[in-house]
Amino acid sequence: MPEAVLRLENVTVRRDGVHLLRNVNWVVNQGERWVLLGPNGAGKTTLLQIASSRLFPTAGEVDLLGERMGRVNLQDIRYRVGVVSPVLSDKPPNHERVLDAVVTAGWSVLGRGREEYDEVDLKRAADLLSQFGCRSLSERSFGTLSEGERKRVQIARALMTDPELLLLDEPASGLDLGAREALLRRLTRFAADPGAPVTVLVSHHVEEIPVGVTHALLLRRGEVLAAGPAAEVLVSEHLSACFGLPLEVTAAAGRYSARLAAPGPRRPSASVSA
Ligand SMILES: Nc1ncnc2c1ncn2[C@@H]1O[C@H](COP(=O)(O)OP(=O)(O)OP(=O)(O)O)[C@@H](O)[C@H]1O
Repeated sequence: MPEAVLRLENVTVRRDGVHLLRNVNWVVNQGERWVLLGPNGAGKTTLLQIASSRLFPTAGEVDLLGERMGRVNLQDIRYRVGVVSPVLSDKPPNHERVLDAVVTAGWSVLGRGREEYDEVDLKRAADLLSQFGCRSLSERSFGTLSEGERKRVQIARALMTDPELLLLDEPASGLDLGAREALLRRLTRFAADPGAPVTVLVSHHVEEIPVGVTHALLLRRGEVLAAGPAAEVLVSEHLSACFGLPLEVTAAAGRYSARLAAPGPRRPSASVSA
């Protein structure tokens, strides 16, 4: 049986009488690359908060990296999860040198102080920047980077501690076409690396799913609508139900696209006899 990295059993989150998540069951195993899709307000960020051990469910059980939430000190598992999210992770300061923005993750700090880093750490940070096509930016300050470059540097930072689970919250949002494709190309290579951690990527758009995603979970109004192998879940029927409109989903060479389904042929109107 594959080893579960994350297991949610009947997880419910309620706030002020509102269900943010309702009876969510989800198992993420070693070696898998997941995409989590759903419309605005579906509960994706709430689910990521649970997966990153930042939120405790109102009901249900969560096992993260082999530990039952509620029975362990969350600080002990939190550093084993890498998070890139505008909501859940902090942005490096604008004046921070890019190499420092990555290497400081080893000390869980933002903004390099007087701490000394080993050569091995500096080399790891430089290698991660290379992996995400940002090596030449090492000496720049973070605030001078384009949005696409910042996203890639933040992923390198999240990987610095060698996490066992990587959570990417809408990494391609706000990027222009070129920056999106550059990011997806890097994520595709990353997905193909057997040494890369288990990944969960959140998105609103199937066009932002990198090649190599193995599984998909669709959320709607806090409930799981479909979950399983990507090719079975990312289909017109499920995505139409998830987003509440008729969609035509196509897949080509591992990439997906969706558009509004063409209306069916009009039925001839009944002839009216006088
Ligand atoms: N404290 C709260 N009390 C009541 N409702 C809340 C609270 N926090 C979040 N919500 C609601 O829960 C729902 C799920 O929020 P969440 O941020 O998880 O959705 P999401 O899928 O990440 O949305 P988006 O794609 O817009 O970022 C939203 O409708 C939100 O308004």
